Amino acid sequence: MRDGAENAGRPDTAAPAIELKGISKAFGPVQANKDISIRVMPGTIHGIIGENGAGKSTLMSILYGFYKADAGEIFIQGRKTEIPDSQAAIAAGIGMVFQHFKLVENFTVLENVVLGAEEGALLKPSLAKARKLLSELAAEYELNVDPDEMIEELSVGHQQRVEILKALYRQADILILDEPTGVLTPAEADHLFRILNGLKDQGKTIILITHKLREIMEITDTVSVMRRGEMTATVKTKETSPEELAELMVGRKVLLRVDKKPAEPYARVLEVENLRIVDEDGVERVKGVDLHVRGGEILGIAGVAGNGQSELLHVLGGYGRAAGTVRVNGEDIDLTGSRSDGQSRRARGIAHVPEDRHREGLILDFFAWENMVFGYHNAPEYQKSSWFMDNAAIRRITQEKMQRFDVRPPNPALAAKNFSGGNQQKIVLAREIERDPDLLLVGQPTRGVDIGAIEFIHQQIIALRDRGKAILLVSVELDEILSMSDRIAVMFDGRIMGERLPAETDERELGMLMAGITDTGRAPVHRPPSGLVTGNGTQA
Ligand SMILES: Nc1ncnc2c1ncn2[C@@H]1O[C@H](COP(=O)(O)OP(=O)(O)OP(=O)(O)O)[C@@H](O)[C@H]1O
Repeated sequence: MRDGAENAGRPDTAAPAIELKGISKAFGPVQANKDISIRVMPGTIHGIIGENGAGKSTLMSILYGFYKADAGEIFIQGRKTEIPDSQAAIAAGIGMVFQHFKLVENFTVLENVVLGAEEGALLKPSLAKARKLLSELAAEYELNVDPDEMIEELSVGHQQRVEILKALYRQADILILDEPTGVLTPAEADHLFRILNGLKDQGKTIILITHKLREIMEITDTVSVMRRGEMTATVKTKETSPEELAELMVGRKVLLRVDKKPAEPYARVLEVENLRIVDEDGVERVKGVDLHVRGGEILGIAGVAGNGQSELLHVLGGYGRAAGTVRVNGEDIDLTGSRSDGQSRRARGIAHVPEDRHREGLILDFFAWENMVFGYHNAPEYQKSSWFMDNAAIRRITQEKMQRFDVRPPNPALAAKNFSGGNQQKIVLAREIERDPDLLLVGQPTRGVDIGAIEFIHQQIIALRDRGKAILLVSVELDEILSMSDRIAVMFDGRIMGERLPAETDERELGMLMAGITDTGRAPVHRPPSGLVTGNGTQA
């Protein structure tokens, strides 16, 4: 193992902020961490990368006291430290920002930051003192949030700032962030990186888990690579390249760009006319969208999260109601009646990979094989007779699909919640793509997915296109939109701002459209009209 964790300007003799020695952890037959040793120097940003299921989250969970290691030792600032629970981690100066935030939605920012801090016996100030401390921290690290705002009112990026503030309030010197940019817009991600650099300048130590090599190259000092439970390399970021890291991670060369031939589109499979969607609060989210997707092409929808793309995908996938016209293969789709549900859409040849795999893609407590039949219960290969499902066949077919999509471990009898995030995503993709649908609706297909799997998923989507199927791709990743799409539509404030061909546009132009700026000026933001059918079917 190459070890290059020294920080420029700091003596090599300084004790590592964190040192793990020989950490191992098994879950039944799965050896999630095998004899892992790593040193992270103070005042550095240390990246951890690795394929889905490589064991990154497990290692961080051990460091944060969520799991107990089967073997190994932890040293914090040179001192051997036992971390039996997260209170002990906090007391040792470790803070963690999870992928799925742990905030109380109907509490204010201030309440969330203070909540539980007293248990750590660190601080027990009055609320007024806490407010003062919070605003000092916020000002020092560019973490502006209103202390009295409710969490549920905040954007995802701001909620993440609250998580960071919570850790700093508990006097964390070491901050672990698990895929922090997966849910952020590009501007929010830039802001987060400024914050992290500021923390580093103050001498804090940061561990960043991410699948995005661009982020690793941009912000880390050192990077460790995990592979199948082992730590296989630690390198200085300036001495490596994305290609080398990809190879270290996956064990083979990875194509970091999408390889595809020009599209050969034919008849329109999906036609959308004047689609309007009003949400449960009466806010119009989609404001008269017209679009079409032909067989044999990928239409990419670009946009900053929250501009109506999610609602559009949602309604097309059979969740919620809308006004307007949607035709698939020339036949109208019911947008208001009782047949507006996911299962009837699937019967019409529409497959749907939802953006949020936890809420809509999977039932986490159910086995992988049970998840594989959702929406497809009536498929003949799953039926034993008209009364009974053939569970043995479902398990066998699930295992085959898991192997084709390289789900690790390919065990149909494991509950969905026990797969790593990227492997959960692959289960949803395997279920939907393997049906060979006429129309694939796919939201954020590679969120949380490692680069080897991204290459595979992109190839599967393109193969579907090349079999003449229509694909509507929604992604907040501009790279993905530019490299996958045959046409790009940009959504802003519930409308399509413009359409471009990927070869004739770039990130800058798309970015302007995503901000609502066209050649003719800034788009007006309209108020919702009344009398529309809402997302839950009531009148707005
Ligand atoms: N509670 C659990 N029970 C059983 N197996 C588990 C549990 N938690 C993790 N695993 C398994 O341990 C292995 C490592 O998972 P981990 O979540 O640490 O991977 P990861 O590198 O963080 O992956 P990703 O990039 O997909 O988030 C995987 O095979 C996973 O299925």
